[in-house]
Amino acid sequence: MGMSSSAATVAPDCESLDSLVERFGPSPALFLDYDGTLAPIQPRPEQATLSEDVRRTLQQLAQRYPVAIVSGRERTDVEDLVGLPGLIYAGSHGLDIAGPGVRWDSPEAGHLLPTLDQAFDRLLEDTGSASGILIERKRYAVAVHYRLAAEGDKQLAWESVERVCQSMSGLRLAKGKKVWELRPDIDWDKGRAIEWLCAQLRRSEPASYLPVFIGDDVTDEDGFRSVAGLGGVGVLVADTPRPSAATCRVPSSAAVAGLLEALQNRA
Ligand SMILES: O=P(O)(O)OC[C@H]1O[C@H](O[C@H]2O[C@H](CO)[C@@H](O)[C@H](O)[C@H]2O)[C@H](O)[C@@H](O)[C@@H]1O
Repeated sequence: MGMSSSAATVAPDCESLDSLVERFGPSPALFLDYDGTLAPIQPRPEQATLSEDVRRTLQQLAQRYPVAIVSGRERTDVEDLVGLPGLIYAGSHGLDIAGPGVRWDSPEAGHLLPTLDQAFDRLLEDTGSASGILIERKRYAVAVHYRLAAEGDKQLAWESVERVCQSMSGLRLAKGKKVWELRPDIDWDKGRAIEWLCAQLRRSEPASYLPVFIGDDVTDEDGFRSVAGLGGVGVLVADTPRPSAATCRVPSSAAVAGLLEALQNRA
């Protein structure tokens, strides 16, 4: 079972939003996580809607810079939640990408669709009696949410996740915010998706963009490592300092909204 690893040094607090915006340079390419970054965390996945203010800012920014939403959600789900045509959407942690002039649908992950179907059925069967456990079937992952579960139900669900993961080849376990996910065990993640998108941008646009990735979760560390490797900026969203490969930290999705607005308002 593979797991995302995290970096060792604590991400320093970001200076003022305006000076952070300056670090983005004249031509940033924006890679934005959704849950916990653009929208605050909610008790249930479907409650994490985007505010009209953030939607308007994203729409304006997309007229000036490339904007990609890079999410663990199913691509069509996050597309519906953001509701803006003209953006790039990378769903299932980057295994499924679509946007103007770009398309990536991992063939390796495609081969694992029957395995994911089976994993979903087994998890549903195993956890049927557990209350507060939500099983989310995404195109290229099955997520087991335990945010609303009591300790005993959480334990039952965890045992099932471990059992299913160990007994099925081709899947790996990843952990997120109050969620366990079974994903295709292939060498692809948000970081690889960002690198792939940067290569597509370089091919189709003469300008050289500085990649900026903003995210809040363990799986976003792959994205921070990628943008660091590309000379870009990673912004961690976390209410307390923690080890991260990000360049710096802002405290909340409200601060992200302010940061995007400051970027849009700069001359
Ligand atoms: O990569 P992201 O865009 O951040 O997506 C990560 C996961 O987000 C969702 O779950 C998380 O947010 C929910 C709503 O706030 C919350 O209820 C849950 O506890 C969080 O884990 C989404 O449902 C998952 O599919 C994504 O992988």
